[in-house]
Amino acid sequence: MDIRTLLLALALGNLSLCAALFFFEQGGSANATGPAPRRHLSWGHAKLCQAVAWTLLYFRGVLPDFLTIPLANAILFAGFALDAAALWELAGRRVWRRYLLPALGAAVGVYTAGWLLQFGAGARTAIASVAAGFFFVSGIAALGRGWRAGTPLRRYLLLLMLVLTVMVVARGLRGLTPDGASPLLAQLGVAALYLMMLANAFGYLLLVREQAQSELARLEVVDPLTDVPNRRGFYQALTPWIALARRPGMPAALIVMNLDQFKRVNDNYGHPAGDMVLKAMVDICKKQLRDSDQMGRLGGAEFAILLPRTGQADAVMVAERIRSAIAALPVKAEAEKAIISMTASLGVTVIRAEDSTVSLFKRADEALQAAKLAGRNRVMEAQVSSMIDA
Ligand SMILES: Nc1nc2c(ncn2[C@@H]2O[C@H](COP(=O)(O)OP(=O)(O)OP(=O)(O)O)[C@@H](O)[C@H]2O)c(=O)[nH]1
Repeated sequence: MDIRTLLLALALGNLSLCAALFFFEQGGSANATGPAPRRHLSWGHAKLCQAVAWTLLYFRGVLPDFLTIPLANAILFAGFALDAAALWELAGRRVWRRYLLPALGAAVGVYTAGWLLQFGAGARTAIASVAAGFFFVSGIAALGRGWRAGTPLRRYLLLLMLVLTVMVVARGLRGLTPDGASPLLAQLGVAALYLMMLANAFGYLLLVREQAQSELARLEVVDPLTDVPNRRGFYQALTPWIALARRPGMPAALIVMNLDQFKRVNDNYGHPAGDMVLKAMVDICKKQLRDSDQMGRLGGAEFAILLPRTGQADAVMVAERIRSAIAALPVKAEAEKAIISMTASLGVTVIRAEDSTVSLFKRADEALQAAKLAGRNRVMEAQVSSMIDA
């Protein structure tokens, strides 16, 4: 395949990706009630820039030089920089603007200066390939974040893009040698650019899908508001401790906690303030717990805390500490200009050898209900008459 055909393939490939993204976003906004998602903006703009740039490059010799040389390359650099930006955004980091924008300015400036100073085609190709290589490496760096925890897809894309970058830069730098770039090397370089377009397009889309799947899997077990395990996630954490309770010397305790009169917070200050209070309560509780303890949100204003290797007396002490911390630390709701005082009722029990999840929670819930009936803001032990008053 000759270079002009490859240029046309690059232009049309990027254009079709733009069209696919446009229709995808249209579908998203038609189904959604809110504004259209703008998640893939950098990536979409990257494809658009590259489609325009490759089209201009394809028409070299037909259109004026200033369009097909400096302008086409400036747009191409912007496209590559935006590709890297999209990968950084996918990695959850938006810092790319701080260095990609100055790098883009520098690349465009140097290339345009080279053209104005009438550098040869070899030197200009070298500048362009080094600039492209920089932006590719920057995208690769985004893929390499957290390499150890990275998925096979991430690692594969990183290695593939690394090889392709070396090919693109090698092709550009060979243009500086006295014998110039061989036609084969030039073709390989452009073919590498074509493969880079494919790797970037399918790689990005698969990475987005991979992220969405892992987020969905996370939301099955994590409460999105407070970021602690939800009922399902908490039960999963609890199961091995119920099994271990059958072995001697492996005690574990369960606290169930319900915020008192929480409905009033929503009624008086609104749902957002209620949400803020729920998050603050989790923070307060976590400060009273060990790293090995596990807190979960069972729903509404009800929480559960698993205390591994803890007997009844110690669990009651922890519950009491949590109760008094909540009562002592009112929550500041800036937007509502309010200070919201909260209390909580807690039921405590140890996990017994014969327990199932149902029998364990039944006992803990009974203790919690007893604490509510006794006037709230207190800790009650399951089936033990002692009670610690507030
Ligand atoms: N802000 C907010 N409120 C929630 C959420 N989930 C449930 N709620 C509200 O939490 C309240 C739970 O109230 P309950 O625990 O039943 O009762 P309470 O008002 O706390 O009273 P007692 O438990 O009897 O002390 C209800 O008004 C729910 O609408 C949430 O995610 N955010």
